[in-house]
Amino acid sequence: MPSKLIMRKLKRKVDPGEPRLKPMETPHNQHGTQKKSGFAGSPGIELSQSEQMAPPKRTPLIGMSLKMYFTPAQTNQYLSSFVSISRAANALGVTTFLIPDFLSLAAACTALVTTENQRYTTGVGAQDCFWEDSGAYTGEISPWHLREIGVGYVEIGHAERRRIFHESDDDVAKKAAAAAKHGLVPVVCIGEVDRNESDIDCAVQFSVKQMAAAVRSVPVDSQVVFAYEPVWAIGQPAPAPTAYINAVCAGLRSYLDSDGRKNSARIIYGGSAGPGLFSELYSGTIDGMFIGRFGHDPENFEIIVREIASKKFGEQNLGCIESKE
Ligand SMILES: O=C(CO)COP(=O)(O)O
Repeated sequence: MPSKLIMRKLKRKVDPGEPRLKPMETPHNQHGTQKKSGFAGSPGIELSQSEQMAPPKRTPLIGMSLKMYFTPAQTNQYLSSFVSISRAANALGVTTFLIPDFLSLAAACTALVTTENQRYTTGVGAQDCFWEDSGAYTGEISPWHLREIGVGYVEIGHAERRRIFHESDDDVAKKAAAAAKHGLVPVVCIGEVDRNESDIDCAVQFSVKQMAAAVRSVPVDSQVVFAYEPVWAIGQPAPAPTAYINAVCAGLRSYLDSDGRKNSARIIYGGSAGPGLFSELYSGTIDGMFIGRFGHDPENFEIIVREIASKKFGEQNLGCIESKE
């Protein structure tokens, strides 16, 4: 059902001391590749240094994965709400991306990426990709081909793929490298399998090991997103406890910072995330959220966007949101 909420006041007041958000930022123009004529990421041609440049700041980010829940027709319906919510999010300085099923990628790119001359910073992501550009790989999806249709993000190594399809850290590293090579932002899923809330170090070590495999293959100034999703918190009625998420993400952030990725790598939390969670998280280390089931209702997604903007920029800068009849 389309959201009833729209943003009326599009201009957020920005403190002069606050880093300026770029309303036109997209995964493509963040890499500077949008300007290239024809197709930039041909197989075997690495993007130049300037194309790989990271954005100056880690802009707040919210992603939504539809997994295999919606039919293409349902996704189409969802898209109409997502477009208007994403515009409102962008006006608040929050970047959004939607990861539909593969069958809906082209429609999602048409609706979200090519609209309004890229005025909005909504990206479309794929749920996976292969590490080769093209060839005899039946059933696989090329990152090069994804790029050609306008996809900007690729989710890699989700817990369900690691568990059901036995994807290894090595596979994840190869896929992340292939995605980055084509100017796609890898969204690498990490997180410990077992629940043991008293052992933060164990969760950090487990996740850092998964991160380390991926970052080895992604240039230090290329954008990469890590979705911290404790496996035991996925598909549950409630997320992991906030103190636990804050503590683990502090460890992950410190690893990324020490690896020279202070600005290029973002951390978002996923795993039964919904309204009310981000306000409780430490926004200094956690850049946003990765939403599953609790975003199936677009109004929930919009509420989370607002929470992220409020936490990151302060309630006074939100402008007003009101009901649309
Ligand atoms: O796995 C997730 C997102 O990738 C989280 O899914 P849920 O929010 O439905 O648990």
